[in-house]
Amino acid sequence: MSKPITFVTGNAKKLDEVISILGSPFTRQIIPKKVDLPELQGEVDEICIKKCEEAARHVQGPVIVEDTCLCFNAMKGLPGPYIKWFLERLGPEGLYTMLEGWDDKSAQAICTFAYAANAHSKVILFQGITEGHIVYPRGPRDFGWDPCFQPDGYDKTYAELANTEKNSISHRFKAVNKMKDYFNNDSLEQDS
Ligand SMILES: O=c1[nH]c(=O)c2ncn([C@@H]3O[C@H](COP(=O)(O)OP(=O)(O)OP(=O)(O)O)[C@@H](O)[C@H]3O)c2[nH]1
Ligand SMILES: [Mg+2]
Repeated sequence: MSKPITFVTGNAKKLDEVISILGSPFTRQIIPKKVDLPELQGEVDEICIKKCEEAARHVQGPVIVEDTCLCFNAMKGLPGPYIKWFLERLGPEGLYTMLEGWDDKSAQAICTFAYAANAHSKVILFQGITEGHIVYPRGPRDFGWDPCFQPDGYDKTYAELANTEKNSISHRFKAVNKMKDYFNNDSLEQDS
């Protein structure tokens, strides 16, 4: 039997989505652990690797962490990994207003999972990207910037879509599926 994997996150909504996207069958048991890990500044891969190494030291066993970016193309990818702080101060309306001076409202939602078998092993990344546009907020306010992100090909924001629909096209869905493939097919169980 492989060891369970601890998912270290301070974000309950992320956890809900990951659990419903993972569904079953998944080869490994996931144990959530609420820790608000320190996040370094830098490019997203680097932030995820450091966050995962910190989580692995904390847990002393197999861990996953996840980092989510919202990247405005007009701003060459900003706020990106710093979206949490922009959202906290400005809210979804403010994110929309940030792009007032640009015609280009296109954006990418990027989800990156990082997995480490233990505190000494190499961190493996799984990334999913969903393209969309920043719009004036519409829909329920229960998750972050969902009300102002409208995925391409849809006339609804993430917030207006049913959970099952968001979870079938989202950045998180794409990243979770790559991770699922790894554990179902490629993992050599070196950490078991
Ligand atoms: O509308 C949203 N739809 C999403 O699908 C989504 N995923 C994350 N977020 C928010 O974007 C920031 C990422 O920062 P983040 O990755 O560092 O997360 P976090 O600090 O909340 O948790 P964690 O780092 O402990 O896992 C945080 O404000 C999250 O609430 C989302 N908002
Ligand atoms: Mg965080």
